[in-house]
Amino acid sequence: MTLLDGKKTSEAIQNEIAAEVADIKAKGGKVPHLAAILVGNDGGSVTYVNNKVLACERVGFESSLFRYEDTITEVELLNKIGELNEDPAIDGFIVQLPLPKHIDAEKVLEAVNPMKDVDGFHPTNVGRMVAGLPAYLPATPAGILQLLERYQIETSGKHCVVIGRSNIVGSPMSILMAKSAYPGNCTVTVCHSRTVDLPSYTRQADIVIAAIGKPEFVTADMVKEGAVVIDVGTTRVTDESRKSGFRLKGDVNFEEVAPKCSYITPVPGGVGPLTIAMLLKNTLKAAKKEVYA
Ligand SMILES: Nc1nc2c(c(=O)[nH]1)N[C@@H](CN(C=O)c1ccc(C(=O)N[C@@H](CCC(=O)O)C(=O)O)cc1)CN2
Ligand SMILES: [Mg+2]
Repeated sequence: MTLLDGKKTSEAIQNEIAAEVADIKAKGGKVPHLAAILVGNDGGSVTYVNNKVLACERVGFESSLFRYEDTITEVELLNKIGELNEDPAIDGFIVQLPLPKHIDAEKVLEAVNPMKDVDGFHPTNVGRMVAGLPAYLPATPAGILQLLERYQIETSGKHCVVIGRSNIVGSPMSILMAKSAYPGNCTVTVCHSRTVDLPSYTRQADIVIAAIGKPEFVTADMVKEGAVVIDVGTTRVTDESRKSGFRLKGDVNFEEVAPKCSYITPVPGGVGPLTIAMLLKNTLKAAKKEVYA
């Protein structure tokens, strides 16, 4: 069993980005600038956004963080997005999810200029991804592709079972794994909360991608011997013995599943860190106008 080290892979990608930024600076070019909008005080969201800002510093990007109380109105948020869309200093920006219930997230994501949509959540980028046109790919699925590629994992002709159909991970992941490219060319099955006898599908899978947000959902009896298992879950569960008061649990019961796998991602230190690296990569692409001229 080989552990897919997301932390190490993320660091390698960030080093590559840092080298490009140094080059841009040396040539007097514009330093990439990422902005993030964070609404409210959700513990996970605060951590992720802070980590995004720190990662920007690490690679030499400029960053701006705009924080709002969860009482912000939809109109106020849309106005801020309009401002960032128009600001030539900002190459790309994100709105951290989830948003409070009183705000229509779809409306908010659609307000982002697709050329600055480095999360790849705007319908224009989703459509372009599906059509195989240049697009910003959502960071978590793109990070998983990087892991498969950098560990040279064979995907062609394999049966990939994606558990979960969210717009952020499950749905784009299933599309990308079926694409006629490496890593891809899989036969893909998407399982979700309405799937009847879900284990009967995962047991047939060469590659399992678990993205449902249910701690330890995937157990040993659900996985074929030699499978590749990618765990996207990062649920915070209470743990009084820790200073933070919680610990992270993936969607996979790592202890019992790992011995059956050829490759597996840990939680933490698997897919999560790649999400941040790929956001930086999209921001670099935005600054270099690689996706949209
Ligand atoms: N606007 C967005 N919102 C959300 C996204 C996103 O890509 N764009 N994805 C998730 C959250 N997310 C990034 O925003 C994210 C999740 C997890 C990690 C991560 O590095 N996890 C670490 C553990 C970190 C910890 O201590 O909590 C790991 O798995 O090792 C990074 C980013 C939903 N919202
Ligand atoms: Mg993510």
